[in-house]
Amino acid sequence: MSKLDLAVIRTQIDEVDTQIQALITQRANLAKDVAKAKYAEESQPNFYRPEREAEILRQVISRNQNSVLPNETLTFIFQEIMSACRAVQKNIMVAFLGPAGTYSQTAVFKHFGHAIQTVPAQTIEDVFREVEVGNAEYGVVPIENSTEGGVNQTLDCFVNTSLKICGEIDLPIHHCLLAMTQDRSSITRIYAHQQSFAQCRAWLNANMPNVERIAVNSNAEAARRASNEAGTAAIAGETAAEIYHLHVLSAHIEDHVHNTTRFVVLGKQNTPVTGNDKTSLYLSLPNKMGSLYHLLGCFVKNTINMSKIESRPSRQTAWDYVLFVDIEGHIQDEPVKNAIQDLQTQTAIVKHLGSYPRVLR
Ligand SMILES: C=C(O[C@@H]1C=C(C(=O)O)C=C[C@H]1O)C(=O)O
Repeated sequence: MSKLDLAVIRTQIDEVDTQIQALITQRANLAKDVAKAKYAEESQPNFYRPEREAEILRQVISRNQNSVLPNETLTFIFQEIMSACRAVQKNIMVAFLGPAGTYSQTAVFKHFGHAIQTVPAQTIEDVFREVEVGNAEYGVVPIENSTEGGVNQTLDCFVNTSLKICGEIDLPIHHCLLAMTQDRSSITRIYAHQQSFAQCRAWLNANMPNVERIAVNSNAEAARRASNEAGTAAIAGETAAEIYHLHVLSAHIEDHVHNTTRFVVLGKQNTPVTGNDKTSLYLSLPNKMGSLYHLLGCFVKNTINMSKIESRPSRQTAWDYVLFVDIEGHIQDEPVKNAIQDLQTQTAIVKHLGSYPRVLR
């Protein structure tokens, strides 16, 4: 390519940038108008509308035919544009399991973009609490991992909360072994969240068999400790390595290549139907013959697909269980409504944890 061509192309890029900038500004002004329209409808409107954001992202993907950019790239760009436009309406606060550098924080930015205020919490319980008391409008918590299954701390918090799930986030998780030293043989202790230890169990048994493993509240907390104590390492992500100035001794130490964590967004609002939704339920299972069979029958009868079922001790009586179930559809869809009515005749407790747009996979 000649010098002249390069200059011409750069001039064209400048022209395109001018248009993009004008359009983004126009979009932000429209978002301001949306805010006025929302105030005209109600005195305390919700500025974050997951159903609308999901619709916009689905449109972005359906328009993305024969483009040089992958869906994930365009989704990321539009998520940031929406984030900036949302912030013109209101700077929303989102709680997550901190400190800075956790996978939860990465999930928050993936879903809400960067034009938000983050509220780091010390434990998953604290994330629920921050949203319940109003220190944050939304919270993001891990709910299940593709290698390790349900995140019990989160599931147990759903029993007593009035918060609703209003969105879900999928995040591929790649763990690293981080330390101040570059000499792996000098490590005598490893800090990590218990979920991360479980996701790297085979690698640790093979590569660091006699090293003490200490579970801490979060991966970023593990990284923080490893940056203060000689002879220690942490399991965390690359973001934590940057924040805490640690060396990556080994990367991709998770036992399964497709290791993914699913997070949910907690809030106080009910999310309207998008036509491609998921519903999460909490059910008690009476200890009698055939109760699980009849419970599942309520979904089969109404042709509802179940995407997840998880059982946890009820914590009321020994050997008494509760179930966490995810089904396809929205609570306002007729088949889901009917299934819930049927369930109410079978089980003592049917708690609706939320209906929300399904994440694009
Ligand atoms: C503009 C709105 O407010 C927020 C911002 C959105 C956007 O930038 O497109 C979409 C949904 C809301 O989270 C809206 O409700 O339409």
